[in-house]
Amino acid sequence: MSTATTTEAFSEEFVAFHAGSKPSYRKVLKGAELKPTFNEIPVIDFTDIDSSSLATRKALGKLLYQTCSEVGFFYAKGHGIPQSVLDETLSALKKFFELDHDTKMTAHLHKNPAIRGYEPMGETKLDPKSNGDTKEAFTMGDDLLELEQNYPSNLPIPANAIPQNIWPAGAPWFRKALYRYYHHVFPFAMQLVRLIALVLCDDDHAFDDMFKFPITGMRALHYPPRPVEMKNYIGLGAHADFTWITLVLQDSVPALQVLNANGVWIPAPVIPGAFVCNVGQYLERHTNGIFPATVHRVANLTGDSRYSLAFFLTPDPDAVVEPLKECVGESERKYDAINVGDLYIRRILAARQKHPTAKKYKDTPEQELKYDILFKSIA
Ligand SMILES: O=C(O)CCC(=O)C(=O)O
Ligand SMILES: [Fe+2]
Repeated sequence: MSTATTTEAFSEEFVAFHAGSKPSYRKVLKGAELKPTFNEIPVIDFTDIDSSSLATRKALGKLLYQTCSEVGFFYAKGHGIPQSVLDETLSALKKFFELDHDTKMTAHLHKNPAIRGYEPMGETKLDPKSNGDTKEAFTMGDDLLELEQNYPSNLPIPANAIPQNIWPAGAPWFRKALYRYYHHVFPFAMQLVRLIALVLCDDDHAFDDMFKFPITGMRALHYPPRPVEMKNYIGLGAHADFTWITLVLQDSVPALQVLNANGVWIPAPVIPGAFVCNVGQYLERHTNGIFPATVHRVANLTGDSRYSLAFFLTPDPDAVVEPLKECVGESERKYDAINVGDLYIRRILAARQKHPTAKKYKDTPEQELKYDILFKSIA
């Protein structure tokens, strides 16, 4: 039997990806079926994102609208975050993943009700045709109990609040490094929210009410080189993000690929200092599909380890996302209004079926799953 190369394994008639609780498929188009679509990811310079000139902000918003609607992906440069912060954050990731297995396992995701923490190699499988995702990851996110988060004093503290993050034992430097980056990337992501609000609703503050203490997730990722003997290798299977917007910091090793409308994988090479950003499924719904949550995957075909750090931003769990009237216009309204937290919980439990929280609620009908499950102890 021959050994399938990555190209053989994935150059088939249909591309499988995850964009909901079950896999979806997209046909790879040929000949007369081919559509006009993108072949590269545009770069936007955000130096003027907070300009006092409305005309300048609107011009930038127009560029952003164009790439979000045509590609669903863009590179962000001129974000103002010092290169030293980016470099030191990536060094901390590398140092974390080089820790011994037992230390990393002190923060195993299965110990945490909110499905955060360390996830060893091969625990997820986004592409049903693959052997599982060849990556290890560490996730943290919004947690009103952690002082670093500066939980707004005007917001209520839920009675049932329990820690949402879990940290590895004996590695305080890791928490410090991740929070340092968090405090840079989060404000920039909120600047993007306001620019998108401006371009969609003509009001920078149109979405402020949905982002009072939003769902955030920061996922550190390590993709070792493809094991030579492995068939159907993938680093992270094809998927659309269940976020509003995602910002990814890549190290110097390229591995990210983005699916265009013809079913062709377009590489997202590394642009030093720039984030790769993409529209998630909440923003897709919010814009009535004008901004697509473009499918992407990661395959490390180099001989080096690859590290990346994704920052996921999703509105407040109690917010409602429905297609904006400005986006629907005279056309068909494609999505129902959804409660952010309810959709989130359905997606995350479906993606982590072996997690104790997912097991505990496996027989609960989907419509009864509520976001506050993540605040309940799994003990
Ligand atoms: O590692 C990357 O470049 C992308 C990661 C990603 O797509 C994700 O975590 O959703
Ligand atoms: Fe993603």
